[in-house]
Amino acid sequence: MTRLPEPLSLTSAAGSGAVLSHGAHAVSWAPEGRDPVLWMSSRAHNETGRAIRGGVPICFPWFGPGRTGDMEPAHGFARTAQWQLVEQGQDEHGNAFAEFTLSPQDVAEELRAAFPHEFRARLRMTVGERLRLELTVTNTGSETFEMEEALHTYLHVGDSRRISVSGLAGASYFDKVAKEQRTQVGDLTITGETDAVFAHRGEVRVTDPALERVLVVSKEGSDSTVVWNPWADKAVGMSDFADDEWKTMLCVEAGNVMGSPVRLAAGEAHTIAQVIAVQDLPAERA
Ligand SMILES: O=P(O)(O)OC[C@H]1O[C@@H](O)[C@H](O)[C@@H](O)[C@@H]1O
Repeated sequence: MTRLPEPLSLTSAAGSGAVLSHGAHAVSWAPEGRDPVLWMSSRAHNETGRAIRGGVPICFPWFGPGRTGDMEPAHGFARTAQWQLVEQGQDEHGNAFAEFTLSPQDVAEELRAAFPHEFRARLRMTVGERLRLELTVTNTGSETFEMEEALHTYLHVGDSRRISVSGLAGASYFDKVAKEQRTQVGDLTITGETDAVFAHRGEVRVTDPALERVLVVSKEGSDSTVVWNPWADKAVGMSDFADDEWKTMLCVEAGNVMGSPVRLAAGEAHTIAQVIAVQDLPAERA
């Protein structure tokens, strides 16, 4: 394993960020004059072949251990593969962007065996006042396949114990901690280990009184929203996570996972996107 090169900087007048070809992994983003929005572990690995704890890992073509429950590596091979940078520049709105692609040839043969399909994945990161991440997967083979995918976004929050997450009320979710199906009542707060896969299509708002801001997370082409915070005990057990860093992060992931995989016939393409914006905390919540 070798150390990863410096990420590619994406700078626009309204915001800036950075992305690695390793995993087409967004490692930072903030609108101009704002605190960082993406969280990065102080102990994140920085080597080829290893997943990075923070930013936005791309989970593909399976999520977690996959739908069979035994697939490796966790969250698929895309996040540890070397993607190809195909384009970078400024769009018509003055935002900076970079685009990467991944094909089976970019993936080590032993990892690819679990997903023996022809595909082309394209990740476009657009940076400005908002962050937009767009993943398009095309079935370039001759047979239909099913895949899972997620934009596994780590958000930086002031204190995870004080945030509230709105937009999920009434959604059915699989609680991966309790291992049971539940329905969300009201806003979500973090009071212990949280690992939940919601059947959910809309927007999520993370209200953060400590940083006096609201993170608005919207998405397209996604039937699952995953919310994850490991809390104290699990954080201690992870070598790439400092013991108390669970207090400053929350994952809000846009995906198509578990009971909602994407089925692609030969020649078909599917796009999932996540967009993040920052707003000031409304005065009554401060
Ligand atoms: O440690 P990893 O493989 O990056 O995964 C982190 C977490 O990612 C979340 O998306 C999963 O729902 C959790 O179950 C998992 O623990």
